[in-house]
Amino acid sequence: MGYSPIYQNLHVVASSSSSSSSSPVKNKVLVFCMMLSLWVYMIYCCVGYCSTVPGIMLRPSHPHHAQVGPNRTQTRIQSQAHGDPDTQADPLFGGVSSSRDLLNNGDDVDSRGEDWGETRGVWDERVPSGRSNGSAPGESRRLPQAIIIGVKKGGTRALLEFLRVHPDIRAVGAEPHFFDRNYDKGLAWYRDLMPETVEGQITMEKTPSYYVTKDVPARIHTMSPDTSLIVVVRDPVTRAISDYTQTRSKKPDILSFERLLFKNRTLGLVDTSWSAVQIGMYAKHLERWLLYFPIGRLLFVSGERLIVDPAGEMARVQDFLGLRRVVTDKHFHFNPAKGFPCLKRPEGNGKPHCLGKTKGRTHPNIDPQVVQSLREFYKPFNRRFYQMTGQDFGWD
Ligand SMILES: Nc1ncnc2c1ncn2[C@@H]1O[C@H](COP(=O)(O)OS(=O)(=O)O)[C@@H](OP(=O)(O)O)[C@H]1O
Repeated sequence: MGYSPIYQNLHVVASSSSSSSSSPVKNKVLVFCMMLSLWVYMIYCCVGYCSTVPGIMLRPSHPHHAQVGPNRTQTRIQSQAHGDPDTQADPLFGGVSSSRDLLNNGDDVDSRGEDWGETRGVWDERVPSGRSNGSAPGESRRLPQAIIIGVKKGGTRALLEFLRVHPDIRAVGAEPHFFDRNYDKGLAWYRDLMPETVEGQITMEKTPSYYVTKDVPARIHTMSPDTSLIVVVRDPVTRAISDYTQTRSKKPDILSFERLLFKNRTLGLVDTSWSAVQIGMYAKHLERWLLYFPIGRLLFVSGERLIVDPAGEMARVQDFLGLRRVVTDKHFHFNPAKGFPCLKRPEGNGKPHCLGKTKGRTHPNIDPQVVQSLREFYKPFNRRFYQMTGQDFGWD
């Protein structure tokens, strides 16, 4: 049984009252003791110790890790000695400044797992995710062995929901933002957010801002260098417009895309401090990850292919995670009205389930010349990204 100060104090009070006569002074002492006990207990609860605190599991050992992904043998750790990649001179990135606004501003509706409630249980009605009062035998909460680290507006929610169909995956719905915003809460806090799993299942989460946040690669590496990292990437131009569309849906008064995009429109000078632009400089962010993880620890999923060939991309993801290919063509139904694949219900009952209205917003019309300038801006970054990943995403 866990330690309970109220139990201890009541025990003391009870034994003292039974062994003594009831003088007014003793009665006052008794009342004082009881009040004190109540206060101690309330403070105890306020700091979160009313329930048992789980121990920290720093290095989850999982059979999954014995087989996942290529290049598993060596983990290249190049520590801070290499310096901060953001501040190093780079001919391509030219000393990119810090982000003007959106990188970590928490404005993404998806942080709260908006679509989670709608999608949960579509195929997955076996094990409840999230907190539960009791654990079934063999179930426990584990730190994630695989994380979808980005990118914002890449298609991360769709990927997570597709993965949740797999019986060997359990994922937390909302974005925990542990490694960027909640790191001081500690790994025990993080682990407690995770759904319960049995041996052999993979625990996952997605927080798209991880990919672009400076301290995150080192922090995930400290948790486990064997973490499998998945990045959903999308044409950086459409991604930027999607990002802008999301912001505008919440702040309709913001400046136009064009006004935010250029430092100097006449010179065609793009403002790289605007996060909507900065996030799409994928190669720059990847360099930081490669200081801590070998390229084989990362899987790059095409956001475009996830829409036109979800089963194909899912096959790659399942292979990367060392899973059986359970999620296949038969799980998807393309909804022409939405323009997206949706998940069929188990046993074909009812309408296929599509993500909510925060996905697939109508993008504003942007002057084609402006779009072209942005496309030109991204070209060298894209080329470098294709080289680094060995994949041509066909954005140019
Ligand atoms: N199957 C399916 N259903 C709906 N939407 C889909 C799907 N697959 C990919 N997408 C694209 O996902 C884009 C949103 O990306 P994210 O989920 O990563 O956004 S967020 O960063 O979590 O807010 C979202 O971007 P927008 O179309 O710009 O809204 C979609 O294009």
